[in-house]
Amino acid sequence: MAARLSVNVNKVATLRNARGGDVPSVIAAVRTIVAAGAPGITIHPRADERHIRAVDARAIAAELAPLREQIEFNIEGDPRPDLLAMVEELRPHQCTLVPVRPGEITSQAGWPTDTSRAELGAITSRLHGLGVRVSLFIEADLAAVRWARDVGAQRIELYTEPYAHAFAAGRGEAELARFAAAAELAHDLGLGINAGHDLDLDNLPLFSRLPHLDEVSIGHALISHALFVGLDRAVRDYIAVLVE
Ligand SMILES: CC(=O)[C@@H](O)[C@H](O)COP(=O)(O)O
Ligand SMILES: NCC(=O)COP(=O)(O)O
Repeated sequence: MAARLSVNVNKVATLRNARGGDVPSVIAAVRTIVAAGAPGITIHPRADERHIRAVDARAIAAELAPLREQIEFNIEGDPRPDLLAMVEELRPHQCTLVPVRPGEITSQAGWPTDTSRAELGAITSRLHGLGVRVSLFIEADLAAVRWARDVGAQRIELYTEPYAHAFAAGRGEAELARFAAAAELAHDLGLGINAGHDLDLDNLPLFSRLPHLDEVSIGHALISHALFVGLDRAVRDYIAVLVE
């Protein structure tokens, strides 16, 4: 079964915030993305609200509520109090817990495996108890997969910047094999498998061959592509790769 596409709309909010008004509208973008056939929407609201704001998260949740059986909502972020409160209030299908380093331009690593299993496990258990699937953003290595299982996650999200970098350097097949080993272990341990960061139309065809891949979340490259071909076409271009 083809992996599901979850479109990250952070960068629509980045452009909107550049002028301080409501153009482009994040909700109009969500509507276009859903109408184009994407089965998921992702946001990563950061503490500094550089792009997605709490008001956006609420508006997206309200927009997707009538479509809950067809469209998945995924909220990504570090387990800071306001983000956990947002997840508790909005009850998305999935919360992807991501380590965030102060001042980072974007995500740059998965959870270190020396992160407290007890502390993150308690958060994971609470969110799962609310009916929210929890995914943990990790490196594609076996120790990280085992750590995610020990924490109690239902899914992992493989951090794919290393794959994107390797692909650009002509080493995509070798790197995909490393990711595939992590995916096979995760599958054997009963974990679902998501992936994201720096995936694009060039490197996604090869990556989509990853075994047991449930979902890819893609934002920066897709929204950038949309600047040239339009958002509807951009979404359809990415879906076409996943169903090949
Ligand atoms: C976890 C991940 O890779 C994305 O959610 C990324 O962090 C997007 O954040 P920015 O849109 O702020 O780069
Ligand atoms: N989890 C990855 C994501 O949501 C989007 O990452 P990117 O495609 O903007 O790099």
